[in-house]
Amino acid sequence: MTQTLPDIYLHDTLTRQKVKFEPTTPGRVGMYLCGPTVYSDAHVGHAKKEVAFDVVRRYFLHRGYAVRYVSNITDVGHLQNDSDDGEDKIAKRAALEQLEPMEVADKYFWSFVSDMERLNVLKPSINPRATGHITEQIELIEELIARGHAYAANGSVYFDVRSWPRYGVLSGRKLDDQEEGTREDVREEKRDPRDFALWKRAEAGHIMRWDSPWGVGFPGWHIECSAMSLKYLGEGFDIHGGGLDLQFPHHEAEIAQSEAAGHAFARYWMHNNMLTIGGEKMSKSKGNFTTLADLYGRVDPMVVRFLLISSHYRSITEMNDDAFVSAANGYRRLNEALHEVERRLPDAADGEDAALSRKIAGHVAAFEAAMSDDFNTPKAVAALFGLTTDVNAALNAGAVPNATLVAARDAYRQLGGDVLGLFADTQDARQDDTQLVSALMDLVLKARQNYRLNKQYGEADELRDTLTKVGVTVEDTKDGPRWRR
Ligand SMILES: Nc1ncnc2c1ncn2[C@@H]1O[C@H](COP(=O)(O)OP(=O)(O)OP(=O)(O)O)[C@@H](O)[C@H]1O
Ligand SMILES: [Zn+2]
Repeated sequence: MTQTLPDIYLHDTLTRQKVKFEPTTPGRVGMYLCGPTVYSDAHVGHAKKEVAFDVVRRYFLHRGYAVRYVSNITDVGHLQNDSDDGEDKIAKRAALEQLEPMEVADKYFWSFVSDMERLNVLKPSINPRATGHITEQIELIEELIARGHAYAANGSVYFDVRSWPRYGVLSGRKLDDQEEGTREDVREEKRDPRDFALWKRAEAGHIMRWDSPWGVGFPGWHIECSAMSLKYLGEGFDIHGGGLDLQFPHHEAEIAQSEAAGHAFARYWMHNNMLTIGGEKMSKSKGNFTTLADLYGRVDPMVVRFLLISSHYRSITEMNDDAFVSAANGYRRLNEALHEVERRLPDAADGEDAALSRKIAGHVAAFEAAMSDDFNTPKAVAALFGLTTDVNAALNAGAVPNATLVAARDAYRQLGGDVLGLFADTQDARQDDTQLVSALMDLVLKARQNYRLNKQYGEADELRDTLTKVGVTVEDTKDGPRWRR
């Protein structure tokens, strides 16, 4: 059955409206996501963002697009309180843990990778690091100075916001943002308090430092994302995303410095809302966070994922124990229905239950409509629950014919599995399954050998036929029975 799928619409933060997605290059989507500053363990707030954009990426893949997904790793330049002075977050942690800054970055990068893998988040196509792209950042800063949009002062370089009237276009901020935390000497260097650092002079003792046309220093936090997104996705790339908390100043600065340097920047902006606890944003700085590593000790990572997609990416997700309990129940319901469908499939009679197949197609269409409408995952999940109600009713009523079971299985696997990422097929799970299958097959073949030794050939053949039905072939060799799928 071919069905025409709806156009994809997304909420663009820049134009503040829902717009139809049109790729720069037909059939391809380029996405850039602001990734973590790797100085401590990932918390559930980070997971909300990662899962939100993972689902966006998966939906594009499902719709046949080739997706290049670039998510950076900030390993230098992100200063305390997101301001233009204070200690570098990585360097501060390095001193605390008595590690090299790069050791801190690597430690938390790898723990981030493993936390996200357990959440079934696909790995980025490119995971560029700020420290690996110093040259590109310096080039961009030189271009900004040449065009009169940046100036050097005392070995640091600042973006001149007054030279760029479009500054404020994303956040809509017009007011002077007096940076109260900024030290006097830094304020004096700036022509306008809103000017932000592109390059910072390294004070004595600052470990992470590079040579530049302005002396020894390190890049500001914002410039890395302009340099790396343009490098890997090109002019006027499709989608830039990140958390709502990054809209200002980080994304505002990215737009200003990229456009002022003469580049066409991201065409669509997407922002996820926050994960909260007791109504407050979960954050490292507030200390109200639960790390994923801790959470996984008591909640199945797939239930965490289910909780996160049960609210829209632009809505707030409040985390508490009740939310996990209901997420666990919901997830179990879908999982059990899928597994019952798959359990029944090998023995199902040929044929179709036309009425049920029609209902399944209706739920699939509802799912596609929801996802095409700004990636409305709660509605998409509701469509899977609708599917489950109908499928369970049919399964409870008796046998369901093969073609209809296949349609149900495909709906769960392709929509719940491939798009929402709910039925994890992670490396670990595959590994466990392989070991389990191998142990079970040893038992089955031993039982068959025993039948044969006892001349119970009927039973032995029955075992072999059952295996053939589920796609396992048994061959008797001089070294004993062998099996393959
Ligand atoms: N509570 C949250 N809910 C949703 N997204 C979040 C949350 N906290 C951080 N993020 C997102 O995760 C990404 C990485 O953020 P980053 O590593 O800068 O975290 P952070 O700002 O250092 O965290 P914190 O605010 O806890 O100190 C960003 O896109 C950010 O918007
Ligand atoms: Zn960024």
